[in-house]
Amino acid sequence: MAAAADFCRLNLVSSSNTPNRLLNAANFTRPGSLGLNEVELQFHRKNYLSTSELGLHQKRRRGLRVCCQAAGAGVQPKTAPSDTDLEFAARVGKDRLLKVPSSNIRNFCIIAHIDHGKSTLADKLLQMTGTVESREMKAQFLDNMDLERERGITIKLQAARMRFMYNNEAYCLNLIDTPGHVDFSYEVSRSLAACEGALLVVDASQGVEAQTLANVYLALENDLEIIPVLNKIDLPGAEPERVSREIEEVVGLDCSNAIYCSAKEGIGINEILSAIVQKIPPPQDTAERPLRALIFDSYYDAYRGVIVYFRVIDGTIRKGDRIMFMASKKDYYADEVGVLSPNQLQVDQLYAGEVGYLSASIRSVADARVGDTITHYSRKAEESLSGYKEATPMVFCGLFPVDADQFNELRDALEKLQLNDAALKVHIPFQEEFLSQKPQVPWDLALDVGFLVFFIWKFQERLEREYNLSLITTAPSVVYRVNCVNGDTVECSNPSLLPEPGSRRSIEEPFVKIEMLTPKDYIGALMELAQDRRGEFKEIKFITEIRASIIYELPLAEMVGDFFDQLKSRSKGYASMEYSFIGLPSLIVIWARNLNCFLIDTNLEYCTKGSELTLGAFVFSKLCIHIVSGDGRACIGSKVIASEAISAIRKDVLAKCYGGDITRKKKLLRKQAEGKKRMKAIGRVDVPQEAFMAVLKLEKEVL
Ligand SMILES: Nc1nc2c(ncn2[C@@H]2O[C@H](COP(=O)(O)OP(=O)(O)OP(=O)(O)O)[C@@H](O)[C@H]2O)c(=O)[nH]1
Repeated sequence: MAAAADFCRLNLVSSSNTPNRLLNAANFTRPGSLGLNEVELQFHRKNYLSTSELGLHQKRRRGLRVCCQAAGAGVQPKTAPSDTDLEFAARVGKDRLLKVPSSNIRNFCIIAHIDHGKSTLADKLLQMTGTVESREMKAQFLDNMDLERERGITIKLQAARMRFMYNNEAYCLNLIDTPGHVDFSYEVSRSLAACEGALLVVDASQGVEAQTLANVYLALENDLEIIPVLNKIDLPGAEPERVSREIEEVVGLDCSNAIYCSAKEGIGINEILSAIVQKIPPPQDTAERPLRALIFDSYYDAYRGVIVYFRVIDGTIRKGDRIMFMASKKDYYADEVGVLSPNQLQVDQLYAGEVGYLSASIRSVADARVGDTITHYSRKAEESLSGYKEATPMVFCGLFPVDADQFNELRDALEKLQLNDAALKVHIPFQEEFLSQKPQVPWDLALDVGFLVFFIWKFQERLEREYNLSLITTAPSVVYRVNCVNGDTVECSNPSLLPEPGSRRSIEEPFVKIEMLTPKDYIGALMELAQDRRGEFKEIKFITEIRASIIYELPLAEMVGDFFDQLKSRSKGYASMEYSFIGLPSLIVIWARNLNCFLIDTNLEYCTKGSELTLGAFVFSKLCIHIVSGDGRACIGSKVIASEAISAIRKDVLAKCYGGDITRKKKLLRKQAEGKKRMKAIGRVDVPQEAFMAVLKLEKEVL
């Protein structure tokens, strides 16, 4: 049992002078929501409670005082709650809620492969603990961006605090949701570092996937207690026993006590909550030490500035404290400190082990990046928490409004997005920068003005959706590093910015290590794919009799195009992959000359030595297939190697098809027809979005 000091008195207040409704609610059909112990409940009906009694900034209200025990941090919202938000009505009167004992806190996250049911399970946990009422529940509460809900993938992680009664004791369970997509492994690693345990969710009808493995290894590195959960047991094809064995074999995790669950049907949820309390260790009580809090997420709020989500590792943080971010060295006064339940609730103070948020009128997320450590300005921690990594966006693309009139709107939208995402760098405007540096570059381009945007995760759709913009992006490309003879290093995102051939010693390009998990039938196809993309074979091992793991190292540039799509299509959707950035191996690429493709493109740069001409012509022909009208030319350096005026009526897409088989011709014609439908008219040239992606899809047969 928790000590008596952990209990306190709560005042539940009706905002609409209808104590009866409150009384009904106070019957606690969902006691878990406040972490209340029904046994201890006493009702004191009282028509009027004084302001001081309620600790409210309001006039007297009718209300109901409920004396009960609760474990939780103090809650002091400024405004009265609505009846539908009764958990907000938990007020702290004179008996301010005391600190949650750290022995009653559990911090955990859910790791899973994409689509294995992480968000559905998180929602069910929120529902079962009464944190969110079913009727308030939008499907997938934690994925709160529109786009996320629609596409069903989690882009940014969020957190939620739940109350769970176990053996008559109230526990505070902090769930930190992690993104499941292959592009967000850094965010996953930070959220893992904020936890003591993890639920490993595996789809019982599918089995272990590449990302499951990658995330489990990350969790083991962080010394997390892992609870295996086999989800979707309601599906007819579910084989939880087989998948349990697979987890044991592949991951080496004891699955004798694995929990079988169906997040959709609500089966096994209570077992999961109990296992969290039983198995995951509580955080250490280090509240006396200087403050160290780990930032695992942040976002920009137009009214309050950046809102930072963090886990207090050591010390305490309270409203009004002068805090400092150790990596960015910026200091602020904390205007507001609170917990996420999952809505933001202000509290006075957060202690070691707790998870919460703060706002401090921070203007840009760059000042409070994920992975940074928060400490006190006057009592600094000696060392920051380990694991901070500057998010270096290595992928970039050109971004243009389809309608030139939308340029200003696009600029505003990008500025806002940049405030929100430290890993997004925008060069504004695209043309000015390059024109000023290299006026001789043939930038009499098809597109008007646009932006060069560096990023690590996909954002185009978000811009289009949230800001109602119609955009065209160039094919994504990567940043190269050029080592010059004079010892300088130049970061280079554009062939036109390359130092002169005589002055460069070597060019480095970013590399990634990829692990593909596939049924054995597709091993050949996937190895061929990696090989075609300049992949260097590292290892193949059979993780079960029928599934293999293949490891390659390959240039990031080869990954950013359609690699993932190809992997899925060549394996009929069965393979999965995970990648990690392994840096810039030196001296691997020598660009004999530059291929500088017509149109706008900064990006079409091919490194294959000696094949520029073939590639130039090929890329050009590829673009022509997709471009419906306009003029174009392909250049190598400043030398034009091909130019073409493309008829507005119909491009002879078969011209480049020497002889060849009929299916290929049909495919080209079909593509042209589809392309026309989705074409966007830009400046003087009609360019469908696909044109930019298509040039990256180098089909061997055509070459
Ligand atoms: N039949 C069945 N379907 C489920 C269950 N859990 C989740 N699903 C479905 O599986 C799909 C993916 O679930 P999500 O919860 O979005 O998966 P996720 O792992 O969170 O995916 P990301 O957010 O993209 O990482 C959805 O269509 C769910 O409805 C389950 O227990 N049974």
